[in-house]
Amino acid sequence: MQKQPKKIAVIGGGSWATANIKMLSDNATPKEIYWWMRNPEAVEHIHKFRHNPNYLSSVEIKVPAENISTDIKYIISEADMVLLNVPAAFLKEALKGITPDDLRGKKIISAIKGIVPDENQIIGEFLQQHCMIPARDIIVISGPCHAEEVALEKLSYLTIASQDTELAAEFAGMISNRYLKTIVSDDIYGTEYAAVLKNIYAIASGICHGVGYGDNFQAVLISNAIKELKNFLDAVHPIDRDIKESAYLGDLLVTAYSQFSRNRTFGNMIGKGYTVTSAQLEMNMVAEGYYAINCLHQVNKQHKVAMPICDAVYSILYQKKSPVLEMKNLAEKLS
Ligand SMILES: NC(=O)C1=CN([C@@H]2O[C@H](COP(=O)(O)OP(=O)(O)OC[C@H]3O[C@@H](n4cnc5c(N)ncnc54)[C@H](OP(=O)(O)O)[C@@H]3O)[C@@H](O)[C@H]2O)C=CC1
Ligand SMILES: O=C(CO)COP(=O)(O)O
Repeated sequence: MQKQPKKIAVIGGGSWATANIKMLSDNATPKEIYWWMRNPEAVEHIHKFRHNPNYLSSVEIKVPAENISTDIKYIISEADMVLLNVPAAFLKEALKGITPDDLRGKKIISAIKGIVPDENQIIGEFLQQHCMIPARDIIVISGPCHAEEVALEKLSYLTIASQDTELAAEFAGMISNRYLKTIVSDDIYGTEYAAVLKNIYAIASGICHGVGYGDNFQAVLISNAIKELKNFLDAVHPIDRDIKESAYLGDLLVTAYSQFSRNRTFGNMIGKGYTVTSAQLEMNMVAEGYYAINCLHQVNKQHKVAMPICDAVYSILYQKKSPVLEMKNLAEKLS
């Protein structure tokens, strides 16, 4: 008997959601794609012109107009697989009105690199505890991949992680394409936490640049960041992992160095003296690391891992400490 094409719903209307729509559309496996976003004007624009007006507007949207809607319940009800792609800070708001029954039996994929505020949980934990999704039905997408380069069809790699590696491989087969390679992993916790932390380190990298440090210092900062990241992952989820793999080191490098990084851009503005609010207003996009460091600060109270770089970012963003002085103090602790 011929297999029915999978139905996949993408939840979120930003750059990465738009890139995910493109990657799924450019993959040859037959599938039906559905798309939810909160902004009705954007939906109307896509219906008429087949481009997202606000993010990656060069990308042609090939999803049928009737499958794109602001009605999240409808979009989720149509799908076998739900790909979440709203910044973690707004996930609860986006899923308001969605019950565990609405998600029952569906595979849930998170392309989010953040922690849910108040809960202080990575997305996999949140889905299990609040949405009653069994761990084996959860997939995480991560790796060094900027939406802007997907739009340009530049060769990129994503790590697809799940406890059920057959499921991860099935999803990898639905998204890989001529410019997108995939790597399957079973390290769902390590993959998620690495993605959260690299955003914080990219903010640190941007702050250092903003206050005037150069490439020499940056290299030392990022070398120390990967050690800090490894120590944290080993404390939270100790398994035998190679920290040099692209889901860990690769994602840290792209975010800390790329011109496209939201987190680095935000950090650079903070280093140059912008307030948090003015930096956020200046950017049309969301720097996840700003929300994540507050949550991580709480999470690490249990684990007590020495994290001087994260501590410096927390002090600057949440205790209004001087970026110049905090980075000077941090520099004394790096090796
Ligand atoms: N961009 C990238 O290259 C990558 C991003 N990611 C991750 O993807 C996730 C989404 O990020 P990304 O697509 O970059 O986001 P963008 O910065 O491109 O877009 C922001 C998104 O957040 C929504 N949003 C902003 N404010 C609110 C609010 N108050 N309430 C609800 N929604 C809001 C916006 O909706 P609206 O337009 O309606 O305001 C928009 O959909 C993040 O976790 C990020 O870390 C992961 C890999 C790569
Ligand atoms: O996660 C990302 C790329 O892998 C996107 O985050 P940044 O935009 O901060 O780099």
